[in-house]
Amino acid sequence: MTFRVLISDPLSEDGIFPLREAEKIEVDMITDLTPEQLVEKIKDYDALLVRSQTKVTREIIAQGEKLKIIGRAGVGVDNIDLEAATEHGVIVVNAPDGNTNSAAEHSMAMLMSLARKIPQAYNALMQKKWDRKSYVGVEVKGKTLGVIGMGRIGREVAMRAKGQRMKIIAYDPFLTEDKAEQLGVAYGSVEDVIKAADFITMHTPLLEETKHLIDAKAFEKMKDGVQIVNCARGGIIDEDALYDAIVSGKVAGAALDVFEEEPATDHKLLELPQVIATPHLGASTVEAQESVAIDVSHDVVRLLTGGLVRNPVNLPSVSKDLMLKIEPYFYLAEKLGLFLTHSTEEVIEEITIYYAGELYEVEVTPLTRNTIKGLLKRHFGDHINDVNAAYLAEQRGIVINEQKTSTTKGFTNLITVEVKTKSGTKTVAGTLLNGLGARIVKVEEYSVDVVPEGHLVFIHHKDQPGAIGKVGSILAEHDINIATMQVGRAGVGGEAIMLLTVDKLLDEADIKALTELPDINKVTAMNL
Ligand SMILES: NC(=O)C1=CN([C@@H]2O[C@H](COP(=O)(O)OP(=O)(O)OC[C@H]3O[C@@H](n4cnc5c(N)ncnc54)[C@H](O)[C@@H]3O)[C@@H](O)[C@H]2O)C=CC1
Ligand SMILES: O=C(O)C(=O)COP(=O)(O)O
Repeated sequence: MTFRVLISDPLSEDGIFPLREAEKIEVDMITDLTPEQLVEKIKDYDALLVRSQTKVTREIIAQGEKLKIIGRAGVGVDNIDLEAATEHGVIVVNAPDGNTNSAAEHSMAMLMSLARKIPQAYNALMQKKWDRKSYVGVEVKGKTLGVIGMGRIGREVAMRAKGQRMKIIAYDPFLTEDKAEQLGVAYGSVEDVIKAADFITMHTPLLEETKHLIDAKAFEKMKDGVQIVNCARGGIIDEDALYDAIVSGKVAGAALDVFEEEPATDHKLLELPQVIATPHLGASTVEAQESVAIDVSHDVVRLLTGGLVRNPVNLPSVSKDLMLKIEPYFYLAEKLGLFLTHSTEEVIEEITIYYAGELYEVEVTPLTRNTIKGLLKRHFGDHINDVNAAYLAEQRGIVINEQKTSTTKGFTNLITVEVKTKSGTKTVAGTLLNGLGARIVKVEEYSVDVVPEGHLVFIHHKDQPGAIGKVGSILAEHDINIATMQVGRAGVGGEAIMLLTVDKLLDEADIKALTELPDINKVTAMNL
């Protein structure tokens, strides 16, 4: 099977070598598609790679019948409908580190250009004007730089500005006073920052909560003559409010790399002489482009070849250490879910997963996702995956509980899955045996030892002499070979179960023949 990757924004050819070199991956770089053409084209592709230009809308995602992954060769994912991607089980990855340096350098270049009016002076000179009076700037040394957003880029900018002997005051919801002290910056609220700063630089993502974070009210609180740098996202600053603040003289200048609507060639802010601008060039260096393209290409190759991605956006990332601890359990968790979904006809209302033994200490959310995936797979088929499992369960009103327990029942690790339906609960438990792999060790109240793989037949019957023999005979008559058989009973002559692994999946006629036997209450055939 060959996977097809569509690259719809210009990506560094040197950076996409992991895709070009991968076997069974075909790459098309087509960078002039209209949104309508992309909606049409996406049907044929397994992966889509973009920068900030392509707007990956719900419609595009919905039309991507084969689409498995969207790679953002950069940081900001505000051009991708993440909700739609999650609903459709499409994983979104980005390249969070590759352009940090370039974006920070660009922000500094803009700050210095703003302070010294370099672009305006250059323009005048290009018009053959030797004007030295109009372009008197200010020093940044000793001035206060307000940094809003102290993530990767914000911190790099703060460090560089300290090199310019600026004082830094910063705000970030994750910045603690201790951390600020370590970084040698003052710490304050957004209000503290904007009140104290001579220059303000924005480094947050564009989110609901950061949209128009800097609005007319914020401008009012700033020092007269403040200068603003925005190399993050256009929508973070209310552009109308910025325009008014510049015209009123409150803001002395602004350096903008980003705009609410891009491309922004006709923008009213560009008519103001106090505004300098670049067309979203923060990440446009040879180094950054190569680096982000390499990172997303590797993740796309990893995903398409069955591996785990490094930089998921719509899935919590898992550290290498944690992955080493929990990855062996992924298979078991999914099979336990799958087992229960086959043996539960009623609508599942609640799922509780108990983790015990070695699993007591570790973060188990990825295992819970795998269990849910198993539980819903029968109804959603391949449409369900790590990305949308929890979402789809939630959408169907299924309550998910995760519990740690010290009760291991003698096993070094134990996962017990319990589902609640209208008429009661059903459970299955499994363990990972050292060197022997996954085992189902308990079904309902019965202890068993079954490899959760292949064709299984789960029979509820009455504990009577001959019941097991009759089942064997019927299966033999139907040409079904039994590989293993486990039996369990509540008490002599009472409720009992048989769990068989057989060489082929039972069809309706096989099940009917078994069900017609005396003392057989229920027969469930499953393929795990
Ligand atoms: N102009 C360009 O070409 C580029 C622009 N960017 C933009 O820069 C943004 C930041 O990039 P990174 O530093 O790599 O991301 P990051 O995720 O490392 O940092 C973002 C920081 O913003 C903080 N934040 C979130 N909400 C906030 C709020 N309400 N107030 C203050 N801080 C808040 C976060 O806690 C985080 O520390 C990206 O999301 C992207 O939009 C990134 C690269 C290039
Ligand atoms: O990485 C980001 O968030 C950027 O804004 C860079 O955008 P670009 O890939 O240059 O279109």
